[in-house]
Amino acid sequence: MQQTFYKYQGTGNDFVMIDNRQETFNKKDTKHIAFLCDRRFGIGADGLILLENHPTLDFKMVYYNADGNESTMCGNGGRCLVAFANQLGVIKDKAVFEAIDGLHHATINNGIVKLQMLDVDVVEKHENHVFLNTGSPHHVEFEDQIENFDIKTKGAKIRYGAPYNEIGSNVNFVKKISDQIFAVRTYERGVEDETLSCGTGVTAVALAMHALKQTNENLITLKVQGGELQVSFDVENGVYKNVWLIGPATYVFSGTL
Ligand SMILES: N[C@@H](CCC[C@H](N)C(=O)O)C(=O)O
Repeated sequence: MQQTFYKYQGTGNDFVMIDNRQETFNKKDTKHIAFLCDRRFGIGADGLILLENHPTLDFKMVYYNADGNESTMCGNGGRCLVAFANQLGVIKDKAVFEAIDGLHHATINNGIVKLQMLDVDVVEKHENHVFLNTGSPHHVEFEDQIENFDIKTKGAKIRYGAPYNEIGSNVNFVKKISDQIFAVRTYERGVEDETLSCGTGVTAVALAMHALKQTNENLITLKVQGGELQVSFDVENGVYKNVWLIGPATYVFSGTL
């Protein structure tokens, strides 16, 4: 049966999007999902996202990494899904939807999507890195040579090494530009390579920089390989609340297979 596939990208983090409200997509076919994400033999993307009906909310999000396995929350993917839902006429300029990590509010205006992320109440500070979960697990460490280092080798070693091992973590490398601006590069679990941007990753970096007192700002710009994202937040008794991931979400094309 022919299926229509859409392609969206958010600061270069790209996704195959499927309107699965009729629930016809085979969610268990890992190999097919990996084929659709393959950049040589398929459409090509960092991940695949299903838009599904929800009994009470605007829609439900189901996310798969490029390896074909369902995974945890995707911030850029969530932003792109809001833009996709707007294109389909499912929503107008705001959305409330369910993802694997819970309920998310979002707004869309002129291609800019603001996505509320979960509250974060645990930021693990280690000797040379920070670990926190912003809907997906994130290791954060400083990298002075951020423009020129072997991110795939260094990222994979951390992602597969202790304590993460096979389950793994996403790995973010950061360099401070100013109190308001940080440069970030991310090695992503389940893509097993650098992505041009990672939404839950830059959210983790913004909160980690505040937790490490690298900034007192609560609206931070993250320069990523695919553009710029912003993260805003409030802090109450060490808990990060009202966390928003802000940036563009862009339609690329659609086609049938
Ligand atoms: N690119 C995503 C993160 C997607 C999930 C991640 N690869 C994982 O498996 O934890 C984002 O924008 O957050």
